[in-house]
Amino acid sequence: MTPRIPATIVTGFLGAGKTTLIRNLIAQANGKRIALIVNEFGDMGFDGELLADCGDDDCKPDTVIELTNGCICCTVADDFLPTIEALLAREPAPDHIVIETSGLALPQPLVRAFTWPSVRHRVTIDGVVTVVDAAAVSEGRFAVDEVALAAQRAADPSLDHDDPIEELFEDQLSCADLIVLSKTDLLDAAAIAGVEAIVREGSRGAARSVHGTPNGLPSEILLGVGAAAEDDAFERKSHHDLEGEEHDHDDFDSFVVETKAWPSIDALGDAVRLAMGAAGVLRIKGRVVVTGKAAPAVVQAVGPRVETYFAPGDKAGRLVVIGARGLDRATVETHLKA
Ligand SMILES: Nc1nc2c(ncn2[C@@H]2O[C@H](COP(=O)(O)OP(=O)(O)OP(=O)(O)O)[C@@H](O)[C@H]2O)c(=O)[nH]1
Repeated sequence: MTPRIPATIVTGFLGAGKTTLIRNLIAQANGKRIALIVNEFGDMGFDGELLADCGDDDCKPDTVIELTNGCICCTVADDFLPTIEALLAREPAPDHIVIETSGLALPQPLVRAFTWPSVRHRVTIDGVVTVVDAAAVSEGRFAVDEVALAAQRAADPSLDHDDPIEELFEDQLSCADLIVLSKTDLLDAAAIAGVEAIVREGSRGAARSVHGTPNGLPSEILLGVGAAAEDDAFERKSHHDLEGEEHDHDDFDSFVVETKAWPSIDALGDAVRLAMGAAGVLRIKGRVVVTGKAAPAVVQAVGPRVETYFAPGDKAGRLVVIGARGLDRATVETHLKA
């Protein structure tokens, strides 16, 4: 019997550091044929471009397939299964498959897809790797503010108090075989210990955790976990499974802003900071043109952190904005089109 191809599912909330981790993994591929399946929330891919274009011919993945028809967890049967079947039909087959889920995806439905007969005998889930943004956790961005919640409940007991961000965080964490704590370089030891305690509390007993770095992790840590997660796929439950509800993404919204050339990278950074401050905005990313510069500027904004830097690439001039439903789009557009 031919050995099954290992697959790694990389999950984690918006901007946690999934693409960063995978980019560095590809750079260490050493001739190994790694096929990437990248899923984005919203219909514009950006991570796929970043991954396909390392700026170095030695670190190209074997294949990059972008799934942009919706969040992978809701399009498993229509989108993911045909994609992986087509990938398995290729000659030569990949040595390893890496799947980057959208930051708003639940990993559980994807794990279950690997029990599908056409996939199960060909592929095994080597591990679900959940990237946890330690800086965001330490700032309480995934936790409901219990005091504020109690006050809201007292004011209006009929309000729906489920916090979609907190639930997603918990579902991504509880499905993990390996947890990578990213952005610990931004925290002191006490803050890291606090995050580690939260992560321990929310993860399965069998899960291991490691600290990431801005330069990724050695492939020996990320690959070869050997979890065979499909074997207990149905025991890995999400909030929606437990509550008997359908999962949808109505709680979140995304759109693309087309931007003209910016006069300077500083002006761009200031505008993105203002846009991130608009109500409901969680993530802005993309590439834009800066007048007089040969390379486009990459924009990476997650919560309060905004990075802008020049890097090779094309398709510049668009920024993807993701946030909570009802986010203040008008304010975002005012700043990003100014
Ligand atoms: N300081 C620091 N920054 C990091 C680390 N990991 C990632 N980042 C930064 O965080 C930002 C988001 O990283 P990405 O890798 O794009 O995150 P992602 O999870 O792929 O984002 P989405 O696909 O949009 O959900 C980038 O600016 C990265 O450089 C880390 O360990 N330390």
